[in-house]
Amino acid sequence: MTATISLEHVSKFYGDTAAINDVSFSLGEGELVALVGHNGAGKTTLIKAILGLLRPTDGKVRVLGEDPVSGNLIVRREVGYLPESVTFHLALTGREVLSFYAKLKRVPADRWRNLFDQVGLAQNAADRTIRTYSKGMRQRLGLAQALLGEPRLLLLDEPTSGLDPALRRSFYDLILDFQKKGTTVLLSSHALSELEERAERVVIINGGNKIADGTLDELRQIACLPTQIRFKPSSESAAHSWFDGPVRWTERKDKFLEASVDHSEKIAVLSAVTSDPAALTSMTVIEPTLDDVYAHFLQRQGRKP
Ligand SMILES: Nc1ncnc2c1ncn2[C@@H]1O[C@H](COP(=O)(O)OP(=O)(O)OP(=O)(O)O)[C@@H](O)[C@H]1O
Repeated sequence: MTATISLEHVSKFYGDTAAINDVSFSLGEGELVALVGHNGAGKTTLIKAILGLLRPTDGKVRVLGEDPVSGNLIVRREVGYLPESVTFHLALTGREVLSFYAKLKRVPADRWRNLFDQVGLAQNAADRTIRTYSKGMRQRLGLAQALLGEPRLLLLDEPTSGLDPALRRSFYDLILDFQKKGTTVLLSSHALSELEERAERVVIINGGNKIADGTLDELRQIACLPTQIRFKPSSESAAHSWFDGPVRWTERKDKFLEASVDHSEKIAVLSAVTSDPAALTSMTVIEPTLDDVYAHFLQRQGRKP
């Protein structure tokens, strides 16, 4: 099956500066992948190469099997793009904006009505000018524009920056609905905690290079970051017996015992701790977060997280 996006050894140089350097990855139908990297890492350049807005210096980009710069431009109608800091003409109404983009994409102009509902914009906002829209409304309109024509590929550059937590949640709910219907989503963001539960896969770039690519669990294993296990024994005598074993337990406040356990030992330690449920009153398992994993890969590259 043709990958929705395929990049093979793609580089883009500006003079001597490599904005992206020998990057390869592909995304299949219905995948939701997070593109993560510091400011200037090369995320926007990658997205522009996928959109066909710039021609790579080297390498091959394919979107739905076509070269986005010189291939069959019909595939552009299958792609939705929400740029970072989306802006629209302030004197236009929401309806005019969506009708304009609908024409560009050759989508029936009346589709805007459904989209207003889908992105949670009140119908009466359709005839108000963008000037009167809040930041959240503008962002929702941006998403509606990206969703015109039910795209097979959605490219979202920092889509939730500046939105409050409730808006962020509804934004992701909508994106996940499209993903379930088979839309491939590539989402660039600095908000790692909100990507953690939503992205199936994470691609980390640094200084234009791809430095990691995998599910969060795969990246945790590659990084060999320990899991924190914390539990409270039900009695003093139960607590003492743990200090004689192979795991280095440390006593924390409120009589909790805590240890950092390697991925390979985690299941065995958890089985031992839970073998007698009456011997514990409480237990917590803390896996490394995407923040921890990201910091690890950056450090490996010699960059401060
Ligand atoms: N048109 C350009 N001319 C020269 N250098 C550029 C150009 N576009 C990008 N760069 C450089 O390429 C590198 C990658 O930039 P890019 O905008 O892709 O990063 P980014 O990861 O999207 O950053 P941010 O998170 O700040 O948006 C940076 O060093 C940037 O200065």
